[in-house]
Amino acid sequence: MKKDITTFGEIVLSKKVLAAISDMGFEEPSPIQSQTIPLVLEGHDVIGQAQTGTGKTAAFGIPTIERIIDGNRHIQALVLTPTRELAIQISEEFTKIGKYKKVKTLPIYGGQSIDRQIRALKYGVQIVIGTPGRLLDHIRRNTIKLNAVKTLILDEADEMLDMGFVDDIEAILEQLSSTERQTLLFSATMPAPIAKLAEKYMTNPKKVTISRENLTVPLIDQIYYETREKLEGLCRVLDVEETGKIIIFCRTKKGVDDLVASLQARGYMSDGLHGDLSQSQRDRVMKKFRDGKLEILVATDVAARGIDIDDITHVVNYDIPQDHESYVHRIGRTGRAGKKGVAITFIEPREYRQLKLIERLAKTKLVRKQLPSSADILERQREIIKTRLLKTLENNNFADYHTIVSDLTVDYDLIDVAAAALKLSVEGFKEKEEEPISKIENTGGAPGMVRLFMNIGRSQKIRPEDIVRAFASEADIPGNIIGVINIYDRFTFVEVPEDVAERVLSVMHKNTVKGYKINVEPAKSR
Ligand SMILES: Nc1ncnc2c1ncn2[C@@H]1O[C@H](COP(=O)(O)OP(=O)(O)OP(=O)(O)O)[C@@H](O)[C@H]1O
Ligand SMILES: [Mg+2]
Repeated sequence: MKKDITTFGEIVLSKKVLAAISDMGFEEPSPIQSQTIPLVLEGHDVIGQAQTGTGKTAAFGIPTIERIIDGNRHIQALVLTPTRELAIQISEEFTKIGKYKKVKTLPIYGGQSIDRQIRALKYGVQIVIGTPGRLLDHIRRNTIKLNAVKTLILDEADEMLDMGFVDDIEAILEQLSSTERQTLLFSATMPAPIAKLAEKYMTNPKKVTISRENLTVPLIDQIYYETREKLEGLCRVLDVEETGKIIIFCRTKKGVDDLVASLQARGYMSDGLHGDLSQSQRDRVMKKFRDGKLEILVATDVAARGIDIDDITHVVNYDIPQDHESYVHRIGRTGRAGKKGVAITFIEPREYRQLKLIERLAKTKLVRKQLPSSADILERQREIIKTRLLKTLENNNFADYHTIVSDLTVDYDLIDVAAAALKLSVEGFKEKEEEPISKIENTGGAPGMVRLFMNIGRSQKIRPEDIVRAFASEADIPGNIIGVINIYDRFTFVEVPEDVAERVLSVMHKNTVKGYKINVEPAKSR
């Protein structure tokens, strides 16, 4: 029997690749890595199944990069992925692994300038990571040569071989030499019919399955709430949970847009990701989310597979996933590389049976919880204030304010002074004119549009059409170019084209439009 591999050093890898792995902070191989890397190095076809976030990318990336021949500028390996974001991410990870070997990798995906890709291809690349559609485009234009490809990898193999992609994959396969080709399939889920189909394209594949017990990661707490008021429920949960980055999944693109608008209107900084956005919008949203400048990403299943972002503490299924595979991949955006995570699923009463089916097929268990009460939310807010206050006390750099406090304690009780100071810092000083910053970039809305937020007093009954008309006439622009207007309980926004945003903003800053009193305010940031 083979001895278990516990270090990367035990695998026959070049110094350059080992050094790159060590730079990436990988100390020891994960189980899927120690079991599949040697097989791939030996040239076998491999079907690798391991839970989400357990390092499948490097499991196929390390040996593939090791096998690239230096100095040979032909495409030697091809990775196919279901989404653009995943192609970019894998390309970045490959670049890191191939850093010292100076392996040339190129992501190829729709929505990016094809000319730029053609130039890069001409220059010579060794590994291409692409989505099937754009790759086929290059094949048809004869701008890509795949005859030197030795290794083909289907990441998210079950998704790639599912109905939607199978014809494209076959068309791409025709370009590759079938006798010399090594084929690798990886995914966290591998339904039996797909595994069967996969074997059609493979030669004596070795199957490696890590943990047959559960498809989901044990480090993820799985919870569900049953409610008819999902939006209200979601906001309550967001208010009490201690969260880092959050991904919320919706079923449809429109569902994503609507939820982003509702969340923004309630002051939660969120943005959307789905297939109808332009590539630059998709890139911008992903970058903001990766960099920690966006707290909540609302997405369709386009973000369900493979996406690896640090510190996603919570995944929320705002709409129940369509099948158990989607459930497994969605919640797998948290609880990665040994970290903990929370997965929250909202269901309406009629969806209970579907939830039970998902539980059974994913071999997992979701714990039912009651939605937080108003008292819970208040309690949580108090905790947050207390923690912040404690931090300020520990930092001990508030001596400048001592004289104010001692002056005030001549006439007032010290506890009252402290409580008033807290109220001031939490709620702000109400009599003061609030700084109007109402220009909020919004990538969740229509392309090229900007959302301008305002605050309309609750008592005023205004019809959205009237506001649009009033703005248009005051700003002297045609009414039909002011896009959507949404009125939520207090926050309202108009969506206007970028180039007239300033003009509309200046009208808003006058604070009255045709007799309506309007305060322009920033959307509350949490
Ligand atoms: N050996 C290792 N040691 C430490 N961290 C690792 C190791 N291998 C991979 N990682 C990190 O673990 C994270 C998850 O890896 P990866 O994205 O490859 O998971 P995956 O199995 O492909 O998940 P998914 O099924 O969601 O696509 C990444 O941030 C990666 O850098
Ligand atoms: Mg992956």
